Amino acid sequence: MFRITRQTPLPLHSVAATRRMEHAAMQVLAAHTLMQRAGLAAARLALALAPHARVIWLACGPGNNGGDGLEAAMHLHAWGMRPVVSWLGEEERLPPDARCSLQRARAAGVLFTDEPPAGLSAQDLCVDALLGIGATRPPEGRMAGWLAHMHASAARVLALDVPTGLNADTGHMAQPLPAPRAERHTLTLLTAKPGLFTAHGRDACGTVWFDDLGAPAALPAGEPPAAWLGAQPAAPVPPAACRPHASHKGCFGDVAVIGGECSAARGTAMTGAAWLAASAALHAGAGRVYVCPLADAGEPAPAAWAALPEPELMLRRFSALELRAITAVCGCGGGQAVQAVLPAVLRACPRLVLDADAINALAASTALQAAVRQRSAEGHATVLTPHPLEAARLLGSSASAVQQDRLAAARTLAARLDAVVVLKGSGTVIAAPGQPPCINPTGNARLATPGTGDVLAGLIGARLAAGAHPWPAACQAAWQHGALADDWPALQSLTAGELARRLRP
Ligand SMILES: NC(=O)C1=CN([C@@H]2O[C@H](COP(=O)(O)OP(=O)(O)OC[C@H]3O[C@@H](n4cnc5c(N)ncnc54)[C@H](OP(=O)(O)O)[C@@H]3O)[C@@H](O)[C@H]2O)[C@@H](O)CC1
Ligand SMILES: Nc1ncnc2c1ncn2[C@@H]1O[C@H](COP(=O)(O)OP(=O)(O)O)[C@@H](O)[C@H]1O
Ligand SMILES: [K+]
Repeated sequence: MFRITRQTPLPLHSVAATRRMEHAAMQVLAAHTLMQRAGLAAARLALALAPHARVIWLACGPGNNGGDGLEAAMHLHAWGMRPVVSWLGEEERLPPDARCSLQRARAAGVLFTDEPPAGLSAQDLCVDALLGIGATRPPEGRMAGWLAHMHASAARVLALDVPTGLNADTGHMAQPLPAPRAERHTLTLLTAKPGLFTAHGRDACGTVWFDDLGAPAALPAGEPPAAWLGAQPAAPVPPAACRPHASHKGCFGDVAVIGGECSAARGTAMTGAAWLAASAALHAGAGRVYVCPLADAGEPAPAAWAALPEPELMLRRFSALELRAITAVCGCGGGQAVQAVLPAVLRACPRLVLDADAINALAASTALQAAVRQRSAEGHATVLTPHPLEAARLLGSSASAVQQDRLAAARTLAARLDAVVVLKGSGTVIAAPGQPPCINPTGNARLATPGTGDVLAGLIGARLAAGAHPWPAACQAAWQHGALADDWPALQSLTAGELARRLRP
């Protein structure tokens, strides 16, 4: 058993693949072995998490997830921890493994109660063994009541395999849990599942532990995992320290940020977005960084642009950019003006990040979408960085539909546009055609502040400009962006500008 950290790249397996692996393991192991191992692992973790618990309450459901809880209760009982079990099931409908565990727990003298214990305190522990990968609908009735009691208490919660109510494939939860009052932990069994790490998964799970139950995941040859947690090993981008002595600033890739619309007609200015992306590219090690502000059709850049907040950045009119030689980050604060420049950018830029209004413009034009696909045929690199609403516009759906299955949304877009797609949000999903997506393990809600997406786009631009392929560039950038936020001092506010300045090559 080990705790999954942001340093642990891990294959993630769907519920269907997990079932197949379970079946294969059961063919070679003695009956009931997997559940006994699951119960022992759960009991060990419970004891480690709450060694001084006065009460360990195990809420056990009607299937094998409940069986894991019953096995765990037996060990805790044997170790003198006096666990209390509430079991919710019908004996005649129990699967054989869970029935065997129910009989063993009763025979061992484990205490059963129909009422959840009152007065749970911070040193106590609740074990959620209600539903695992067999959940078919949201919890209701008594089960929902027990869950509410558990999460309203001051006690820590340990969920077995999957927090009850969470879709293990997608991370969607019809009734999201309330904000935690105490630590949450999840011990996932046999395989790690994608839904634990994206959408509602991260909030529902808390710290995730993994035990393969001595039956390491084995897929049929050639079958990939459903996703990866964390970037797979990829050719690293050489850091600045490795720069040859005989080099100059033109050797490290030029990035041009095209966006930051300032519209006199509409009285709006989004110049900050472009500035943030440019600042990110600069601090992430790009050789030269240009900012190309967009204004009302054909208008010269407004005077406000003359004083860029970072003097290392250089202004360029769009017509003065050498599109065939640069890495472009297009769309940050692009407004409507970006529509006019997109066809040329898509045609010419060898390395391109499309963000924000560039994505909105694509969503409104099948011709532009075809131009994105054409780029791949010409060997050009394209990364799109939609947030869920932008992804929904591209897919013709809604943000909530995207959030219900983030992996599917990212995969569909990557296949449709033949490009790398970074679907942002909690558990950012990075998808590329023909391979399993990656779920980024870093980041937190402190990033939910204006402009952090622009910073990510600029960072990816710098990585592409340094010669990285789009997939590792996107995975590494998402990881670094989120890790900075995770390590941010608790009492300092996180702003996008400061985030950009703390990036490193
Ligand atoms: N995979 C492995 O290798 C291993 C698996 N193990 C463990 O087994 C777990 C999978 O067990 P499982 O298949 O019995 O499913 P589980 O999650 O217990 O639920 C199914 C039951 O719940 C019911 N039910 C569903 N939704 C409901 C609702 N909302 N409200 C009320 N009831 C609801 C459903 O009934 P039905 O839908 O037919 O009404 C059925 O009776 C897995 O997560 C892991 O913990 C380990 O022991 C060892 C190795
Ligand atoms: N709750 C969250 N957890 C983790 N990351 C988040 C969260 N909220 C936002 N982020 C990250 O912050 C960035 C926000 O990007 P975006 O939505 O484009 O905002 P903006 O347009 O203001 O830059 C993305 O990288 C996203 O993944
Ligand atoms: K559970």
